[in-house]
Amino acid sequence: MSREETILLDGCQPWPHEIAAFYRDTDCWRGETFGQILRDRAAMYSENIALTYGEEHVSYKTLDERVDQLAAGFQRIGLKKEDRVVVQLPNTIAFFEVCFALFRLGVLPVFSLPTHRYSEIQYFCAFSEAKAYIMPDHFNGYNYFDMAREVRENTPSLQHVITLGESEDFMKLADLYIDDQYIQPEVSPSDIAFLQLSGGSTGLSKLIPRTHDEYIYSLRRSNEICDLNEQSVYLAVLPIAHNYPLSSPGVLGALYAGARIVLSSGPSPDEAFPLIEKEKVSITALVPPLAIIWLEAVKTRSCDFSSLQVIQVGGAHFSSETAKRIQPAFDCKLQQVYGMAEGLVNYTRLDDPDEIVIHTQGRPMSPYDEIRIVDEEDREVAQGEAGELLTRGPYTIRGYYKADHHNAKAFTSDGFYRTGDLVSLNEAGYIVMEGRVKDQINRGGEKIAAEEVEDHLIAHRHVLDVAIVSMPDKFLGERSCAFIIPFEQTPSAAEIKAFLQKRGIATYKIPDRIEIVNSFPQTPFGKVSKKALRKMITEKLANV
Ligand SMILES: O=C(O)c1cccc(O)c1O
Repeated sequence: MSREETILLDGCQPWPHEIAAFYRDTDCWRGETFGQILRDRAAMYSENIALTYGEEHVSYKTLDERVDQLAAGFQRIGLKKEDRVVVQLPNTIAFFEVCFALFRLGVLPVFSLPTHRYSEIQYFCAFSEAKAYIMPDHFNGYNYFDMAREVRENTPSLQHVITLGESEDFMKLADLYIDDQYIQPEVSPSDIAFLQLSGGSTGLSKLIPRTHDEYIYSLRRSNEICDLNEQSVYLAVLPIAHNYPLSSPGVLGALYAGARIVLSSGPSPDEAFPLIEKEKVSITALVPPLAIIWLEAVKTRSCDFSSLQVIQVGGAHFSSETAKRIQPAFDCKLQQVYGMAEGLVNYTRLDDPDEIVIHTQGRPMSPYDEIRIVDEEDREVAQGEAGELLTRGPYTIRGYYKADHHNAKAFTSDGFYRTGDLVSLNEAGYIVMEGRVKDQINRGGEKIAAEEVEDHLIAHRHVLDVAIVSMPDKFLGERSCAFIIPFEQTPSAAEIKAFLQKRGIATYKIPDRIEIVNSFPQTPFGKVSKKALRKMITEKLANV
């Protein structure tokens, strides 16, 4: 038996000892922690601005101090090392204060997105046995209070519900900043720093444990590749709890570099374009549908984009037709980013020729990333052929949190993660996205696990059976289509959508289209053929 690293948190797959030693020897893992990094940056960059949100500017030094105040408050209410806290915050300064205060206490944020609703939040709280849940009061027209009350009632582990806003029912985040000493526990670089969410394919999102050591390595490498440094200004328009704007290099990469982060509460050109001009933004990250919106908007706006050096596009397949338009429209570089919250991130390089940047999804960021492209029997395919991407490396997890059964399928016996993505490699070793083998819909970067939504729909009394597949869409790349075999009565699309809304699932997961059928096409093994269903809907759409 190989010796293993001691990781304290139950339910996490430890790194094999020899492999951890190798990543340390190769200087991938440098023994840093998030709590300490902010301390160091505050010493180095002191009065430099770390965060800008509207008219508010927070220096590195102030951020560091506010984090300590909040850590003291969190400790006072009883949060301690290895506790879990579900954090559902939009792009705000509080997001950073909360995360770093938790990091300093060794408490693990569980990152959820502002669009998540009761079904997701209650599950994250229950599954992680969270002690606290931190949420906005309202955001994008949604009031979180009713949901939070229901979550609190149904989740025995939850001791505190904390809100950004004003409320009599809940603890106010603002009251937790206290000028007090607190006892800083020993937080080790090999400890789990937080739990990130998977896009998922079977059932509800899996939780992804990431250690300080490996995540910080991914930030450092990302910064080198994206040329992020203390002069950079990173504009965050996507929800920053998502792995891509969080870490590729994202807001955490920006803090690591001593750069400035400009927060936009939304991604629309109306909000983002004036910020680019005013704050002299040098780099930002988009998903493909947003890139299309920005390309349209830029035609009619006269904004000064001269500070902009790089636009990253990732999260879903980016068509080369659209990719071509970025550089001429914004007079800056395009960088394609193909990554996953489980680890591996691929980038096109800033000095790559147009041909590569427009037609590929980049190559692994680390020389220590290992990739294999395999057929259904796990045999490596010939160069240039499509197969499933398997990967392991210095920042790719070895297992999901508390998921032994699923882990046995999602990882090979020698520790490769099965990405579920179908890719090929070009001669230069760059990845080209070809499709997907996992049962997931990628709706403009928002990943939907078909099974999760099917499980909700099957609960409808007029649904006998259901299968959800992707259908092509010019704007989002893919949308979701639910094929339903009705029971007794045929439910209308509006009824189905209202039903799902009421069950409290995130709106992006609600099927865009409902197709009523008498039976499903089957594979030779008698399973539902989703391939045939995708073909059916694709052809139907093409004929309209
Ligand atoms: O999850 C993703 O889609 C993703 C995309 C780009 C970069 C990342 O880090 C990601 O996690």
